[in-house]
Amino acid sequence: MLEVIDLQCTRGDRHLFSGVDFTLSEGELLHLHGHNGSGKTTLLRTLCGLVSPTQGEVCWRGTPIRRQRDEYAAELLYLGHKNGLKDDLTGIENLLMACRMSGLKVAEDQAWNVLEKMGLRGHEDLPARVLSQGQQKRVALARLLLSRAPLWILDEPFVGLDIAAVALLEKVVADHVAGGGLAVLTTHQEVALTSGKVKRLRLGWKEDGHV
Ligand SMILES: Nc1ncnc2c1ncn2[C@@H]1O[C@H](COP(=O)(O)OP(=O)(O)OP(=O)(O)O)[C@@H](O)[C@H]1O
Repeated sequence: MLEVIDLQCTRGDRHLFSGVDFTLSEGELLHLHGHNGSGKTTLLRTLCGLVSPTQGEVCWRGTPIRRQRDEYAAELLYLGHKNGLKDDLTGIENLLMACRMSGLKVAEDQAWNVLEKMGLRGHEDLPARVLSQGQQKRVALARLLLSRAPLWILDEPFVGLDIAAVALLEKVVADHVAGGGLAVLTTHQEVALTSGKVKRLRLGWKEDGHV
């Protein structure tokens, strides 16, 4: 279970949010939304342990994440909105490198299959810099199809995707949650699941609370 207790964050001299509390259990998805600049990315990065909160705690399986960095990192998949691709590496190289860096052993043919499922057949061997924005996003998202991490934290995963890729990603996330996974994501579109529970958290609207 992911538990967030009385979280407060400031960046520079800007107060972004405070009093953020929620829990997320197996089979649940948290849809985080709010206006531009409300602090969604900052909150996601705080949940990953990449930003330190000014107050409060993030706990994973009952222990603060600051006390179990490596164990937590092994159970987490974070995809930021910048995709994290190396421009000079090909799609397949990027995917294999990302998997290896997260400690996931993936056979090369498995990686090729996954890129094909992501609609990238014939583009696997091109450097990321010549791929379109949507294709780069697809390469980054291909990691989800190989991941065994129970907790997914996804920053604007639908941005730049066409209708077919949105549908595919919705299914991948829904399958993850249906299988007992947890997901936290930001998106400006509605999130529907066929099974599992969707919780919503809006930042930047004090009048209806944070959860
Ligand atoms: N390192 C930093 N130093 C100072 N200010 C920062 C830093 N990182 C973020 N901010 C500021 O914090 C605010 C929230 O940024 P954040 O990226 O978390 O918002 P967001 O809700 O994800 O926005 P968007 O919907 O536009 O992606 C912004 O005003 C941003 O300029």
